[in-house]
Amino acid sequence: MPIDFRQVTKTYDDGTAAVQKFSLHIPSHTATVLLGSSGCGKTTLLRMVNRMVDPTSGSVLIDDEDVARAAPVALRRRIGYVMQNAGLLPHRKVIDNIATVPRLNGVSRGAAKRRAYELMEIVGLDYTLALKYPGQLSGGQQQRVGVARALAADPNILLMDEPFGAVDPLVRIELQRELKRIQTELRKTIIFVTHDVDEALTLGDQIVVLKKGAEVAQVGTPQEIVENPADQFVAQFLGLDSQRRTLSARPRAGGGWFISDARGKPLGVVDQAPSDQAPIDRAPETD
Ligand SMILES: Nc1ncnc2c1ncn2[C@@H]1O[C@H](COP(=O)(O)OP(=O)(O)OP(=O)(O)O)[C@@H](O)[C@H]1O
Repeated sequence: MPIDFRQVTKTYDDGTAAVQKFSLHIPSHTATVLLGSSGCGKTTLLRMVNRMVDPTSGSVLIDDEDVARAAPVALRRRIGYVMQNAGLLPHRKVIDNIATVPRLNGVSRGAAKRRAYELMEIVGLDYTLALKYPGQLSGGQQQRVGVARALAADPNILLMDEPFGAVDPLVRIELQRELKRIQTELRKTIIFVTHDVDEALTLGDQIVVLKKGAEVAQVGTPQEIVENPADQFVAQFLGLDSQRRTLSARPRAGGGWFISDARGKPLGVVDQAPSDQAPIDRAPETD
């Protein structure tokens, strides 16, 4: 289901102009990442899709239908939403958290549980966690439950608001990898909010770099943005102007290679040795 923002503006009651005349087409079955600094309006944009926030002017369309005409509760039940702190119900077991929306949609208890177990498998959660409470899980496991819950009603659209922001870097990379795998299989229309450049480059089919007021600085594929940043703002935000965005690889004891960035920040593990085992450039020199 494609999503279109048309000249959308949001001014909050206190006068904050969070979003000003924002327009964007989000194609079906792809992942679009909204990338920008804190306060630039990313969450506001995301929440306008499921009517947790209504625009002051302009419209948001899903499949050419203005969401303003949809009943908010029904709309939210057919759109998956994952937030930073998973947003799980603390007094309900993992399995019941995942089954919440199907149950609200009238699916029988048995069928909802079966579906919840299927989803645990899809997101890589061990079944033994099903009867635990969210507080008994690690941050990464909680986020997996959050993703499973968002997928439970088989929505076409998945909204993800900094879903991996609160977990440690290695778990974050693992969750990103899982999400990529899930997306290859399920092909949802995803809008993913982050301020992390590497995360955006890893997950986005389309990246939207935003300035304050949700002003679009650039829209493009990861490659287009890295190779041809629209201006100094984008280059700076991506860290392309100060140094070459260099990745380095070193062999890993158990096989495979660790990849890290120029500052030594680990990015992930790959199976194949990089061709010359030397630093890999992700972008051309900009100076
Ligand atoms: N309910 C609200 N009332 C008033 N101002 C708000 C409200 N929600 C957000 N804002 C303001 O709107 C602007 C955009 O906020 P928003 O949360 O959309 O940004 P963001 O890019 O998602 O930021 P972050 O990454 O910090 O979550 C900010 O200046 C914020 O303070």
